[in-house]
Amino acid sequence: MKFDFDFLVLGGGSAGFNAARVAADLGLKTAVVDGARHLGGLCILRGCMPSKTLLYVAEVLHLAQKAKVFGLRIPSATPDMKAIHARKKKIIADFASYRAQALESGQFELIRANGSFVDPHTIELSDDRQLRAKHMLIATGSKVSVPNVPGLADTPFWSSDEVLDLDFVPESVLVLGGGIVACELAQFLRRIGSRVILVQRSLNILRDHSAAASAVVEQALRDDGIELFTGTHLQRVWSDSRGVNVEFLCNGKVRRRRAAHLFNALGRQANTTSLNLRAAGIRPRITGQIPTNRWQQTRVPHIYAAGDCAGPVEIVHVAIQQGDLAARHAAGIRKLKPVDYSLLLNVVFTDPQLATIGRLERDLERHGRKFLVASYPFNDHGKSILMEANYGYVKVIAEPRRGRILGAEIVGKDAGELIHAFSAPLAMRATVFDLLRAPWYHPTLAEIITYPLEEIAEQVKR
Ligand SMILES: Cc1cc2nc3c(=O)[nH]c(=O)nc-3n(C[C@H](O)[C@H](O)[C@H](O)COP(=O)(O)OP(=O)(O)OC[C@H]3O[C@@H](n4cnc5c(N)ncnc54)[C@H](O)[C@@H]3O)c2cc1C
Ligand SMILES: NC(=O)c1ccc[n+]([C@@H]2O[C@H](COP(=O)([O-])OP(=O)(O)OC[C@H]3O[C@@H](n4cnc5c(N)ncnc54)[C@H](O)[C@@H]3O)[C@@H](O)[C@H]2O)c1
Repeated sequence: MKFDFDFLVLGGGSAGFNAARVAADLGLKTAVVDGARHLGGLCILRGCMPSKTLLYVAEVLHLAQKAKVFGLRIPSATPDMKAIHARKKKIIADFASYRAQALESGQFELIRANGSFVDPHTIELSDDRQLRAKHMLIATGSKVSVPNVPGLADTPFWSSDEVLDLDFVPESVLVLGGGIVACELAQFLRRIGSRVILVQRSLNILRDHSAAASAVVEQALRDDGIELFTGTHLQRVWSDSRGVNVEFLCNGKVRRRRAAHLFNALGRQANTTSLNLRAAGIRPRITGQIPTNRWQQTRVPHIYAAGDCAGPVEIVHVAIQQGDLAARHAAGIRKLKPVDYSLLLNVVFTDPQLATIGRLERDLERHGRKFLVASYPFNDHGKSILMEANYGYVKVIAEPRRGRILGAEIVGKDAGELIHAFSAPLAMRATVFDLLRAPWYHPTLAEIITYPLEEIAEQVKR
């Protein structure tokens, strides 16, 4: 059979770009097919990078507004949304142009079109050409989902795309959902000066995290002035001349709230519906995600899937690892390690941040595994006290016999940075004793980690 390419990648985002780069390096004749008007993928254009640019601005603004606590006089710290927007656009344009250059560098062929399957080895492009490839990778990402909430589909709403592109301060915003996107951007909106109401279905915001950790973030959002409802059932959404309205059940009562704008943060879904997967012999899950084995192969072994369209998580470094793995496997390399989800690292960029790594209490209890746990609060730690960063705690979880570290949960200032103190130790299967032998500088936020480590070390010795 004659092929145009050894490895054809559908989608040039985080997963697809990295897979193509690795495949080309390994000598495969590679192409990336991407139909987007702007190259760069979700992370650069409408995900991680713009959101973290704006969240950092909101944090600086928040610190300036509470300057009095530090004995500073900053009479008025207010956002200049036109300037904030222009700065964000410039930063993102630079990142996107760098990525576009890499995609266009000639290391592999870049085809600016959308693709869908004709058969398991053939892709039809939106310009009507057909391409045949020996191996394929599906890396088409995700899209905003519009769940079946009565009225939602007929009511004008913003998704994260629009919130990340605001050049004015909205008077008020109703946020539907309490996941990562909802919490991060609700806090951004509140801190730039919007009145914000957040309506969450489950009893805790950030439902994938422990109740204790999400309670800390919830308190911080309430302290910022967000009106936050949990344990709700959304009944309907509608718009009228005065704005958008939501009706929901909360504690057995029907409640209504109105705001100028509606922000649908009810999740994302795999972007696979237009790919004609059936022609390739692939059956997606009901969520649209494509099932794969540990080498990212779909049930059709020469077709791989990676990133948001495959799951099980929607996190950039995992998308990159999956793409890398698929490319190596397609190149015939067999001494490979699958992605190790027991090391999963997760960061929520609210303030305080919430970061976790490895196996946590809920998961270990579910599997009947014994473990030791110890935690220490930031409001009793010198460096955080002098920084007025009193929310949250550090928690360490270890195996009881030797004290091998299984996981950690940090809620607090810069938790997303601090959690990396556990990345290498977890990957290297270190014990609490190994970590206690390492130097910890004083006074730093990071040295707080030594307190739960010491407590676990004592428990192991006993
Ligand atoms: C607001 C927000 C903030 C986020 N923040 C973070 C964060 O801080 N940290 C983190 O780890 N993750 C974050 N994420 C998640 C992260 O952005 C995604 O997990 C990641 O970008 C997914 O990469 P991907 O390669 O799977 O998909 P994408 O980057 O979406 O790439 C898919 C590509 O496929 C192309 N495509 C689609 N259909 C076709 C087709 N039929 N033919 C050809 N090409 C096609 C698209 O044009 C696109 O370029 C965030 C997400 C959002 C929405
Ligand atoms: N910091 C980060 O790493 C980061 C930041 C943003 C997004 N992301 C990734 O993007 C993905 C998408 O995030 P997200 O926040 O959009 O989705 P999500 O799935 O995390 O949250 C969706 C929220 O909507 C609620 N919901 C869904 N359907 C509902 C319904 N019918 N009625 C009421 N509530 C409903 C859920 O309970 C949940 O609170 C995440 O998986 C995350 O990994 C990561």
